[in-house]
Amino acid sequence: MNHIIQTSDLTMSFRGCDALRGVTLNVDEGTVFALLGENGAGKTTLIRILTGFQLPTSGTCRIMDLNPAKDALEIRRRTGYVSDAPALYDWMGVGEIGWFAATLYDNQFLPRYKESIRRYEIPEDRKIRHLSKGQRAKVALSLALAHDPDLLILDEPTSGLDPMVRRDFLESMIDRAASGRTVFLSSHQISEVERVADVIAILHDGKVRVCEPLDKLKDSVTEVAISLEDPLVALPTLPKPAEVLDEQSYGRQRSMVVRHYDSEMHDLLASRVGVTGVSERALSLEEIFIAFTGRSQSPKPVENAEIPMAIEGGLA
Ligand SMILES: Nc1ncnc2c1ncn2[C@@H]1O[C@H](COP(=O)(O)OP(=O)(O)OP(=O)(O)O)[C@@H](O)[C@H]1O
Repeated sequence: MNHIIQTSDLTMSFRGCDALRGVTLNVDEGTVFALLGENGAGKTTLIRILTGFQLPTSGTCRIMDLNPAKDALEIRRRTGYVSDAPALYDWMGVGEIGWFAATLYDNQFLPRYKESIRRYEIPEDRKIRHLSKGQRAKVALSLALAHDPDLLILDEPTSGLDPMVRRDFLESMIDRAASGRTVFLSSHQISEVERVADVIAILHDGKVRVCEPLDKLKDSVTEVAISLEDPLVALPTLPKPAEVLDEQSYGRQRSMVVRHYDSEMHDLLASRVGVTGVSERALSLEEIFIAFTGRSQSPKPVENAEIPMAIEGGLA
């Protein structure tokens, strides 16, 4: 499969802030690729570099075999891009802005744009400045899609849209990918992304923490609940390739989120003296995201707060 987006070791340093710290990603053609990350993780910075609005501090990237640092206009002509705060000419009318944008593309642009606006029930004569937030988002999406680009890059595309429109829009992205086109989107709506994405990348603190097909990612992460006779029972270190992403202790209960867990590890834990039960559970994408980004440290009821975690060798 061709990589429509390739980045290698991209870094972006702003004054006093390393927004990206070596991002290497490949995005295959014909996929819905979702970039997840908490606030400030670097998603918009990465998207701005991909679309040529920002030069990286170091590293390389290619979009459709073009270099955003040199071929930004050509990339923007061939991609559809919606930023997290779409800049639209406020003084224009909804119809006018479509007519204006159409001068840059082929003659299919205007009919497609008008059809999309009609479907979204936005009056063509309404001024952009009088649109609601959701209506602005719909105009921005209509403009980005009207030239039927091979690559759509969307930064928080559904913020401002109501749930029905969000769902329809995201489901239409599955059809785009099925027809060989590529959708690269960043989103905080993890449960929605879970319904449509083929590949998930989790960006954390300027680095790609994981990048895998959704089904593979979900299969590779397990929550393991361990019951103990005594809170101080020391558990064995799980052998490689296990990676403990998160660990919690509630008295005689331990809970671990483990990547690449297998039945031998289950047996290892279950055979430990003092372990009375081991059970496993698959996680939702949202739970996996929380485990990878270390966001599960919020206070939870702990029977005996001063009891130390007792896993030999600490975290894997
Ligand atoms: N022009 C800039 N100057 C200085 N710092 C910046 C600049 N642009 C971004 N940053 C910083 O880079 C980091 C990443 O920002 P970015 O907007 O890429 O995050 P994000 O993942 O898109 O976050 P959010 O989900 O909140 O939109 C943040 O700490 C931000 O403050």
